[in-house]
Amino acid sequence: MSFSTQLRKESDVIFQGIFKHPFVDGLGKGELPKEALIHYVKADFEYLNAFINIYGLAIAKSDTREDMQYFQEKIGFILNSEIHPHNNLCQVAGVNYNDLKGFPLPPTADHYVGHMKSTAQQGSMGELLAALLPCPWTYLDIGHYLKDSFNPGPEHPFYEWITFYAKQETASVTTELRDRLDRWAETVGEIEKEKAKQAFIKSCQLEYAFWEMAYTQEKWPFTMVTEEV
Ligand SMILES: Cc1ncc(C[n+]2csc(CCO)c2C)c(N)n1
Repeated sequence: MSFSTQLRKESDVIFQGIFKHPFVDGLGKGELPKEALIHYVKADFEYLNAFINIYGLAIAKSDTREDMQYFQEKIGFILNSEIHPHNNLCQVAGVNYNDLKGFPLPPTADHYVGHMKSTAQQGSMGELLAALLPCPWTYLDIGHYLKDSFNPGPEHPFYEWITFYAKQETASVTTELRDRLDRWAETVGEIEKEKAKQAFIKSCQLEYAFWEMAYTQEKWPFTMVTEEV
C-alpha cells in the first residue's frame, strides 16, 4: 500500500466526519444560512492567499526546475480557477465578492495557515506535501460525495461549487501531490514518515474545523473596527 493510501485510510474517520458536517450537508441540500456562506468566503479568500504564499515557500525549498515549475502551476490554479466556487457562494448569499476580501482570518483558519506555513519553513519537503494534501483531497472527496448523494442538476444552488470540486482538475492536483509524497516516502525512514503523517492528520482535523468555523461563524473574542462588514 502506498504511503498516501495509508494516510487516507488512517484519517478516514475525519473524512467521514467532514462529509456529514452540517455545512457540507447544507451544500448538498442547497440550504445554508447566508451568514455562514459569507463567513466561509471571507476566511477562504485569505486562506487561499496564504496557500499561494506557501507554494512560494515550497518553490524556495525546491532543488529542481521540475519542482519549481510544478508549484508555480499550482499557484496559477488558485489564482485563476478557485474564484469560481467562491463566486457561486457569493451569488447564493446575494453579496458582492469584492466586499468579502481583506478580512482577518478567524482563529481556526489562522491556526490552519500557521500550521502549513511553519511546516513549509521548518519541515522536510515530505512534511510540507503531507500538510498541503488534505486541502485538495478532502475537497475532491466532498465533491464526489455530494455528487453521488444528491445528484445535483444545473438548477441546484451549489451546482457549480460541487461540480468544480468533483472535476478532473481537482483530481489531478490531488494525484500529483500524492505521487510526489509517495516518491519522497520511498527515500526516507520511519521517523521522517511519522512526522509527515502527523502533519497530514493535523491538516485533516483543521479541514473539519474550518467547516465548523464557518458554520458557527467563529470569531476572535473581541471585534476590532477592521472586521465589521
Ligand atoms: C479550507 C479550504 N480547504 C481546501 C480548499 C480547496 N483548495 C484550496 S487550494 C486548492 C488547490 C491546491 O493546489 C484546493 C483544491 C479550500 N478552498 N479551502
